[in-house]
Amino acid sequence: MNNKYMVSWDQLHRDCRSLCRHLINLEHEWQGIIAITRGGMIPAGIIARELGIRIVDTISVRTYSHQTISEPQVLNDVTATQNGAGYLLIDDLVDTGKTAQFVRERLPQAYFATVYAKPEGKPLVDAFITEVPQDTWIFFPWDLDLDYAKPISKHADE
Ligand SMILES: O=P(O)(O)OC[C@H]1O[C@H](OP(=O)(O)OP(=O)(O)O)[C@H](O)[C@@H]1O
Ligand SMILES: O=c1[nH]c(=O)c2nc[nH]c2[nH]1
Ligand SMILES: [Mg+2]
Repeated sequence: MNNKYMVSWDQLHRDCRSLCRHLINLEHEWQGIIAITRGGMIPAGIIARELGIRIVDTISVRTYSHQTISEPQVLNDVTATQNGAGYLLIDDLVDTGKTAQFVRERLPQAYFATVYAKPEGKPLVDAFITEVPQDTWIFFPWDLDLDYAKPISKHADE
C-alpha cells in the first residue's frame, strides 16, 4: 500500500475521546469492554477511563502478519461474556472487515466500535470516528518512532 496515514499519540487520544462522546450519548449502561487485541487495547484503556468502566476483557484475534492478510485466528477467547450482550467491543480499526465479521459471529450482541474505518469495513461496525481511504495503511503511534525528517526541498541542505 503506497499511501500512509500516520497517527500521533495526541491524535489517537483525541479520536478516542471523540468516540467516547458518541458512546456517552447512547446513554447505555455498559457491563464492560472487550478489547480485540492487540490493536484494540490502547483505545479500550482510554475508553474505560473516560466512561468509568472497570471490567475490561480481551479477545485475541490475529488476521495480519505485517501488511499481509490471512484467515482470522482466535489466540485467546473472551471469558466475561458468552454473546457480548451489554458489552462494548473495541478495535483500533476496521479495514477489509474480515476481523470484524469474524468477531461479530463470536459476540453477536456486542456494540462494536472502532476509532478508524476504511470504506470496505465500515458497514460492519456500529460506530467509528475517522474514515481513511481504502488504499491507505494506517500507522499507529505504538508502531512509530521519532526520527529525522528529510527537508521537502532537495536543495535545503546545500
Ligand atoms: O478489517 P481487517 O482487514 O480484518 O483488519 C483490521 C484488523 O487488523 C489489525 O489487527 P492484526 O490482525 O494486524 O493484529 P494486531 O491487532 O495484533 O496488530 C487491526 O488491529 C484490526 O484488528
Ligand atoms: O496498523 C495497521 N494499519 C492498517 O491500515 C491495517 N489494516 C489492517 N490491519 C492494519 N494494521
Ligand atoms: Mg487487531
